[in-house]
Amino acid sequence: MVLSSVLGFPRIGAQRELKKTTEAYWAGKVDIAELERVGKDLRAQNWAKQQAAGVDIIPSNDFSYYDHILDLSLSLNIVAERYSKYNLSTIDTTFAMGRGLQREGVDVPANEMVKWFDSNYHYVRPTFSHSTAFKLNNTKAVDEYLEAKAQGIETRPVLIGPVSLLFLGKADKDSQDLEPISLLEKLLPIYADYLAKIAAAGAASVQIDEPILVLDLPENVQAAFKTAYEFLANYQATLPKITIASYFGDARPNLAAIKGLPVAGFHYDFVRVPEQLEEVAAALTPEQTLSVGIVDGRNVWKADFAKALKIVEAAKAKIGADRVVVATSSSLLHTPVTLENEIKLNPEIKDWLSFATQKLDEVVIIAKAATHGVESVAAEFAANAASIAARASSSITNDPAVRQRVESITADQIKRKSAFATRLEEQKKNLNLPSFPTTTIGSFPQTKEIRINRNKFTKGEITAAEYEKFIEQEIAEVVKFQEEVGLDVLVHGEPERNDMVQYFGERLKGFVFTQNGWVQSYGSRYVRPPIIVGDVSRPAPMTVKESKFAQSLTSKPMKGMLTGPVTCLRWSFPRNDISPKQQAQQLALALRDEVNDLEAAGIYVIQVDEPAIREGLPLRAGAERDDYVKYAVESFRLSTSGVEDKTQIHSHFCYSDLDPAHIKALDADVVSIEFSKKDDNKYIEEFSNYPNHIGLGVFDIHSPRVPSQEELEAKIQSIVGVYPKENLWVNPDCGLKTRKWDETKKQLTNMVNAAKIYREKYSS
Ligand SMILES: CN1c2c(nc(N)[nH]c2=O)NC[C@@H]1CNc1ccc(C(=O)N[C@@H](CCC(=O)N[C@@H](CCC(=O)N[C@@H](CCC(=O)O)C(=O)O)C(=O)O)C(=O)O)cc1
Ligand SMILES: N[C@@H](CCS)C(=O)O
Ligand SMILES: [Zn+2]
Repeated sequence: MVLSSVLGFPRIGAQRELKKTTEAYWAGKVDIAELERVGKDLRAQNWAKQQAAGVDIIPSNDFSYYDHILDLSLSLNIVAERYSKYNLSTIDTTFAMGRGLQREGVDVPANEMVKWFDSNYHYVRPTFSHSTAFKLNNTKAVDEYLEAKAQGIETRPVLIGPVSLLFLGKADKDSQDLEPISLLEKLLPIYADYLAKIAAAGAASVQIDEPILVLDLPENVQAAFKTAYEFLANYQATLPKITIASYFGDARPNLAAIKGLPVAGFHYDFVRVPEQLEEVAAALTPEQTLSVGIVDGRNVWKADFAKALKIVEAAKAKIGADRVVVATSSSLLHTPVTLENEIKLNPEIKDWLSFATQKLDEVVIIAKAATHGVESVAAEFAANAASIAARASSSITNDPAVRQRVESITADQIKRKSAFATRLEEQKKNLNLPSFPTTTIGSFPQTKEIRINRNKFTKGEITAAEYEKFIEQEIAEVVKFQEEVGLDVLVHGEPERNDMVQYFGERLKGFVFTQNGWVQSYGSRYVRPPIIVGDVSRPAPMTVKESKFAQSLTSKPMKGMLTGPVTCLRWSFPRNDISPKQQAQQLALALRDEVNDLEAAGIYVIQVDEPAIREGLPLRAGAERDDYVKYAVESFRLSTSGVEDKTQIHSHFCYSDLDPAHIKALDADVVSIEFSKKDDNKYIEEFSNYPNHIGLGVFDIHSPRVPSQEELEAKIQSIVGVYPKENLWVNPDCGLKTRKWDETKKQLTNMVNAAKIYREKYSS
């Protein structure tokens, strides 16, 4: 019998219950008991849903109030003294580590937050030091397993594996010489003890995620798998059966490191890499199971049942039905909860889609077909084949004019008119900026009032004219504040935007968007990625009106603000019927028209944000990665190279260490980079000979914490020690949309004053 399995389910709730209650808790509007009640309710609903769908292997411990990697850090006491010293509750320590905490008697910044592989999910990076003393602080996985059991549902707890946990972490400030993987032997007894407790609670098996198996790993990390899993196999107490799960890529290059490990089975991602079946199956011992990840945990398209079943049948033929499991390719955390409430989607397109709840049925149907034959699910297979065929032949997907324009892209279109030195001179004359110029990354606080007004407009409760007037007032306030505080290059604040990608998706042909398709990005922040269904083009200017209005209010330069082609692609659900490169080129051409229109409207500083360019980088070095870098860079340049030399092109990156070579290849006049949480200046040293200008983020916008002016001066001081001061801009790490106004005002005042000190210091 072929079982069905799910690697993780979204925890946010179909109505974003988790966000609403968490934020209410932070605001002191609900207590911990209410937050925990909502958490428990969500877990119960998710388990019941999966049981009702007929899923055989249902996960537990996939729930988290903030981030599941952070939860494991807390369970294993990977908590720096700067947090533990306050003796906060587990949940408050979690939030302090996730988002920083500043209140009477407490002042601690957040831990670093980084991208989860190539997804738009962010995890809080475990930080290890010489003084890290592993111990079991809590038994979250046991508690949640027992909670499901009390509901009458047997689950398989999920944990991040010990090797991935260490490798994905970093050495803390005070222990820079520490290689986290060297702590494996200290970690394992505690990890094993945790597993023993899970077994003692009655769990027969666990899913241990080792997603780093799809990365290029140094030899000592490869060797760590043997050390870890042999230790667990020989542990003195009984442990649950272990399935090691890898996802988001090709595990074959690390197969030698896990072949023959004493575990019950492995899970691999066959949506991404179907061709790994032969080798991963051959690497199994005769008893080990193979979990075939065949329903996409990262996209919203219906699985092609016939295609999926072929892979499952091939696995069965190799190792026998009883050792094969049909699974989601990864956790479903990265997909929206359900299609059920999407009443506005064009029914033709809706029929092509599948969100987390619908994917449960897909896994069950494919497993049933593999167990009892296709006849047992003939109607489901026929309906699936019909919708796959309908999508393939639909006119919605193909626009000949767009295809033709992409075909005609020339080399001249991806090159600015002059080299940077010439452009710089023109821009100096045009913009007349001081040294250490200050700016922000674009968004200002998205207040409740803004969201309520947008909501009213969407529902037709206020007219377009009323909404526009409201937005103009917001822009005017943001401009006034920036003038008062003394910023040099102003922004309009993006009040008209719900999200930096969704906003563009809603204005471009070829996209559809959902009413409720939320996906967790980090903590309580969610996104509603638009879905690319067809060829992309720009029916009309998207941002010109707001930027032009903002410029009319000030004599300082106003920065136009666009989201770049690769970021629009990465933060949407992309098509899987044409290549990412084609989609990026289509987007780039649409944005090129927008950039040119902004310039024609008198906007001479234009920022094209590409924060997602790093996350799109294929996880392993090689031809695929080289190809990506080439088309990603060319797409950015295609969108920005149509302007005159006097127009200054900015770009912005956050959440990632983008390879300096790739940043340089973009040839933007100014790039702003997230920097405030970097512990050292190694990264920017690589830019010391780079002629184009860089703005380094001097404070963390994810945290409500206000850094003092002195702290910001010290940050600038450390930067000018290694980076040419003539080329330095001063700005926050990213946009301020998640902040409150009072925090923003204090943060920016301190930032501008700190920059002014340096401007004066080096004025002669
Ligand atoms: C910069 N980042 C982004 C990423 N991905 C994106 N797609 N966008 C990004 O900006 N990835 C990396 C980073 C970090 N990630 C994020 C992600 C999300 C946020 C964020 O602030 N999200 C908001 C939701 C934004 C949004 O779409 N808002 C809508 C809907 C607002 C809403 O809830 N309306 C209410 C009604 C009004 C009310 O009563 O409040 C409703 O519908 O019920 C809008 O503004 O119109 C979030 O709140 O999670 C930040 C960084
Ligand atoms: N312009 C955007 C960039 C976020 S990455 C903002 O300021 O929110
Ligand atoms: Zn950013």
